[in-house]
Amino acid sequence: MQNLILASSSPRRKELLENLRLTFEISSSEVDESFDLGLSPEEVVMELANRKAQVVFQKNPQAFVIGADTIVVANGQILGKPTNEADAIGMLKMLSGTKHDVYTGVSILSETGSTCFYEKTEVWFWELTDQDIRAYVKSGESLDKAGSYGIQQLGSMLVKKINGDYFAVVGLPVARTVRELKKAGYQLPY
Ligand SMILES: Cc1cn([C@H]2C[C@H](O)[C@@H](COP(=O)(O)OP(=O)(O)OP(=O)(O)O)O2)c(=O)[nH]c1=O
Repeated sequence: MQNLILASSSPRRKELLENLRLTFEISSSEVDESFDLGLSPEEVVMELANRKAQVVFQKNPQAFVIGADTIVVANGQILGKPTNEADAIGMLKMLSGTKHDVYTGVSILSETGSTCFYEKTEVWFWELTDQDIRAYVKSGESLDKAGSYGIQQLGSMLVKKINGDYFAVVGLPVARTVRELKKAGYQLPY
């Protein structure tokens, strides 16, 4: 019996993987999410995804382990999760009325094959007033999300259009993940 583990504490990633009707466990451990400033955004998300997956794979070497990481890049600046409400307001001001890129890296580790990839999605925001931004941050949605917004809930009101995989913005590019799992030797139930 193949064992699949999602190495994540993100409720969004859990929900996205559940949509695929796969049987899996959740296991997450604290990992150091600091990174070398010389790395490109794609290198950062793949490195962090891999770090998250490695911690769980070391304890479960027979399993297929998925780790993921999401960041936002605006004006060449990498935005992770905000440290507080003021930080969130600053990030949303930066994203207002303009385009940014969301990078999600995924690492799949297993005995039969390991792989790491990323998806880049372009996201355009409407012009936001200070009042829009303050109200959004007050909703509480910002604090645990890269770039201080979640496209899937109230944050959907901020978004004008996207180019790329919507699910990668939410935290896991599901279609590509399932294809890569299959390539790594995981037997899908369908
Ligand atoms: C841009 C964006 C990010 N996010 C979330 C996805 C990720 O959960 C989070 C980015 O932080 P991550 O460090 O990628 O993930 P995490 O700390 O939530 O979970 P873990 O490391 O245990 O897997 O931001 C959204 O939910 N919606 C969005 O539109």
